[in-house]
Amino acid sequence: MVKICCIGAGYVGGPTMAMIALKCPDIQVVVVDISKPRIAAWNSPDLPIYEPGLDEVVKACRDKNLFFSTDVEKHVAEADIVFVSVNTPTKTRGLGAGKAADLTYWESAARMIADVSKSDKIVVEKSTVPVKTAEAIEKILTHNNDKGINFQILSNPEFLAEGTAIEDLAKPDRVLIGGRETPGGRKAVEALKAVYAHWVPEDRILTTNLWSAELSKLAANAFLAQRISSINAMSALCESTGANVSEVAYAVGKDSRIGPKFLNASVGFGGSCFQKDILNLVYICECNGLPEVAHYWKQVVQINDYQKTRFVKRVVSSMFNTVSGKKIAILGFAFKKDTGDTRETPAIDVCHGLLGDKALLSIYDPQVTEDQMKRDLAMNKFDWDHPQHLQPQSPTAFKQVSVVWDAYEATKDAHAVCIITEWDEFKKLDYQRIYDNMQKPAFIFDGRNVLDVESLRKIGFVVYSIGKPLDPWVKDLQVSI
Ligand SMILES: NC(=O)c1ccc[n+]([C@@H]2O[C@H](COP(=O)([O-])OP(=O)(O)OC[C@H]3O[C@@H](n4cnc5c(N)ncnc54)[C@H](O)[C@@H]3O)[C@@H](O)[C@H]2O)c1
Ligand SMILES: O=c1ccn([C@@H]2O[C@H](COP(=O)(O)OP(=O)(O)O[C@H]3O[C@H](CO)[C@@H](O)[C@H](O)[C@H]3O)[C@@H](O)[C@H]2O)c(=O)[nH]1
Repeated sequence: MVKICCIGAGYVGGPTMAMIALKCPDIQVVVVDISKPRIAAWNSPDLPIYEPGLDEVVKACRDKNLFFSTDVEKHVAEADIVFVSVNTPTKTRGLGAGKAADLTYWESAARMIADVSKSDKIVVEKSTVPVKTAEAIEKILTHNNDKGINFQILSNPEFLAEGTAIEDLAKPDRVLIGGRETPGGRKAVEALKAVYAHWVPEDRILTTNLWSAELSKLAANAFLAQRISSINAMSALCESTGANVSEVAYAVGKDSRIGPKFLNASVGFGGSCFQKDILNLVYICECNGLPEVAHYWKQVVQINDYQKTRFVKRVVSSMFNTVSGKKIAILGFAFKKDTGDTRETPAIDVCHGLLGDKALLSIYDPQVTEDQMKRDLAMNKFDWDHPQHLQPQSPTAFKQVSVVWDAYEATKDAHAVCIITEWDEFKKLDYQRIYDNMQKPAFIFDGRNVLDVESLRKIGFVVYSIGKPLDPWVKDLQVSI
């Protein structure tokens, strides 16, 4: 029986390994992590992450051919294939701070693999890493290896999106495997290909050299985020000209060379990957003496920051240029629907902006806990993935924030409602009831374009929807944005 061990039981390691175990009953899969609470949760009925369909997959194979353990070294030593799926956050200090990837976790995993290995291993980069990381990892593995062990490094980046992880893993657009162009490298590529071939059609398993695989992951995220920043940039122009961004996106996306996906204007993209990976790409370009290329990609992040700021300014300027002491309901805190993940969620920046203007926030999200929200609001940028840098919570800011477990409670007596996450349940709320219980004029700022603007205006709301023709009220009060 082939033995796989995955280091890192997070959003990628957990679901990815569960899918391998489900589709490959002849393979034993052990997911290991240094975090005891995380492993305990994977072994409990309440999994540590919310992902539609994940429970069923885990329950079908847990304790059969899928195991979760904190005994990291034992399982790494026994494995034939070791996936490394640890976090690779943005550096907060030192050279490249605010841009470069922090490879501390990766390097310590690589050193541990070298220390405990007694047999040949294929080591697979599952984490998103800077191009050329495999070269550094190879050096760490070989220079710490006096036992004559043969390590083959492969790059096998993951393309799943949160909220649809199980679907993405079951039917991937492609699986990408990069390896050394040597007999040993090719053999390792074939071994990993054989794992995926249990369920992925052969023409969807792409093999490339190591550097192409590593760079393709950063490139794919940069292209995806670029589409969102492009449509968000257009949304600002739509608001100034009377065009409707949904109509523009539809018309543009009908061109088969462009395609309709990923053209939803929003308050901004969030999530643990896009910003981190683009900043990393920018840093790599700078290090390779390509400032123009770096500048080009940096704009994708800058437009995203602009979009979040623009949203806050729209809220404040519409509400007579002051939100001080006004209750504002924040509906949704997760970075997208169908996940409880809040990493880099635009909700953090929007809340900070409104709190800075002394608003009183009442936040509701169906999947995010109060503790998580308060931790997020207390943190410095980029610190979320560096537990050692977490700041103590600021009690002043929290006097302005309450977290509730119901959208109606959040909106009661509020002056305004901001939709920050596109949860389906927000489309089905009784907006007449919400309006009746709000202060007047009652404002709605739809940061996800999920609500029917006309019916809300009929009820009496003043409505702002990203990139849509402005409510005359909002237009009249407009200050420079
Ligand atoms: N989240 C996504 O949707 C997604 C998708 C594709 C790729 N990625 C990439 O995959 C990687 C992992 O992302 P994630 O979201 O799963 O991160 P995560 O923070 O959820 O999980 C990483 C886990 O690694 C563990 N870990 C760190 N160092 C360790 C060590 N030395 N030994 C054992 N365990 C260790 C941590 O405790 C943590 O549980 C990142 O590089 C990310 O960019 C993420
Ligand atoms: O048209 C769109 C599409 C997405 N978003 C936002 O963009 C962010 C990211 O969404 P999405 O890409 O669906 O989720 P992620 O889980 O961040 O997945 C991205 O990042 C992963 C980590 O690298 C990759 O594996 C995936 O392929 C890539 O889609 C979210 O805030 C979305 O709300 C928009 O604003 N408009």
